Amino acid sequence: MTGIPADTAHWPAPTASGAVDANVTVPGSKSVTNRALVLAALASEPGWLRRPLRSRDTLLMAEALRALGVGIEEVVSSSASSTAGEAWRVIPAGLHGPARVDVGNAGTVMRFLPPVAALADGPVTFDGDPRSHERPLHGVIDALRALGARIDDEGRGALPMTVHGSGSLAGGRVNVDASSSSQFISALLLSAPRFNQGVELRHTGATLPSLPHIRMTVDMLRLAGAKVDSPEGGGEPNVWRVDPSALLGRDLTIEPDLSNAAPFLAAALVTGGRVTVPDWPTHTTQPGDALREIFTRMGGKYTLDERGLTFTGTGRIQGIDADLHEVGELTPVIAAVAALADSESVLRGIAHLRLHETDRLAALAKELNELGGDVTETEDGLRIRPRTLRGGVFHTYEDHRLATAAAVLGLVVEGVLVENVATTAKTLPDFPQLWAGMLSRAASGDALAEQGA
Ligand SMILES: O=C(O)C1=C[C@@H](OP(=O)(O)O)[C@@H](O)[C@H](O)C1
Ligand SMILES: C=C(OP(=O)(O)O)C(=O)O
Repeated sequence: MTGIPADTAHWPAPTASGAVDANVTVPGSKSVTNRALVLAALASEPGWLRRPLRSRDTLLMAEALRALGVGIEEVVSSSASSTAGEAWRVIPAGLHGPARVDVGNAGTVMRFLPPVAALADGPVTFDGDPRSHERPLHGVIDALRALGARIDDEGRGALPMTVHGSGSLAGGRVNVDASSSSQFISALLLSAPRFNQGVELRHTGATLPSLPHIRMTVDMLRLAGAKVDSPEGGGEPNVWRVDPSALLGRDLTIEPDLSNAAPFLAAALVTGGRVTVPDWPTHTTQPGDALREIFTRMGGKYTLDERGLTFTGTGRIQGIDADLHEVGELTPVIAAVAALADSESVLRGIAHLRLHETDRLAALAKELNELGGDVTETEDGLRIRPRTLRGGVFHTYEDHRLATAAAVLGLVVEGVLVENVATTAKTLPDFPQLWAGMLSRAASGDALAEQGA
């Protein structure tokens, strides 16, 4: 025996028998779905989410809102062959405590819901996976207290905690240091139309990660009828203002999750193949849209047309020096591609990833090095020197993006065993099936066959 565990907890990542050539329908965006759920729950009339992501993070969000009294109904298409008709109808109602919220390890749930809970008329307790106790929440807790909320966190500044909702929140001016997570800002802005005075929020930290996600929050608030001033609209730097107002119930079709498209596009790059992701939006605030440019710099090319985004590998993978501060969640898959490149890569601006689902910088360095890689952590990122890699167990630390990154390596490295591939269900249920479907097209030569539709 090789010492490689043979249990089912280790998923043998399939190798590609040739260049992949597939059409991959990627499920809906986690970030858009969870914002849409919160905004619909706070609206003054019912709304629809079409093609929502149904994954651990979004089901936790829906369950938590239901616990607060919001109606969320599943509407499934009568056509068994299509998932396109699946929708959630959200029926807002008075927000009630007592209630319990399980946040799992979802940053969006643990940060976006405490402001909603402050509007409820009773206590709402928050708890989640052990890692949720370690992820930063102080920005939300301190700001809510400053805006008038009563929160009992026994001085932790983190979960578990109870928000003692009193039915309304004063709102007003508040300072927040969101250098550890942009979600502090998104959280406060999303509920702010329902605060008595709205909010004037000033970010006081030296850096601010994941700006596209804050733009997504502002765009979606405006779409729901809120009046928002943001720095990018010519407003004061680092200041966002939201007026108090009613929110509209919208009928929203959720975009595919472009960050979850990353492993599939990477498959085209590392196998010198071709992958099309249908319904790629022409205008979007999703950070995953940056993959077009990043993977082009790494050696591929793309077309964006009515079929979607088609990414083609050229057989060459180049290293990259990239600041990923705005698009941090793309890091694990980019690091995997970089480990297979023909030159060194430096990934910068991502120190805050140490506080994500796991310490992503430490985990990527350790796991890539255990397969024979040469990766060092820098103060704010990773330096990756490509080496010939070998198979072995790739530990995933309950981090969905570590698992999908490992699958990319497995395409070209024999014997990669992905620990707990089921952790991909956080945002991408059925990942192993989608991956196998993409590869079966490569094996059968069934070019661009439609998958999952
Ligand atoms: O608001 C959002 O939907 C997200 C914001 C980002 O968080 P951070 O700013 O904490 O990195 C991102 O990494 C996360 O996956 C999703
Ligand atoms: C950081 C991530 O998630 P979360 O919403 O839990 O912060 C992620 O999905 O990469």
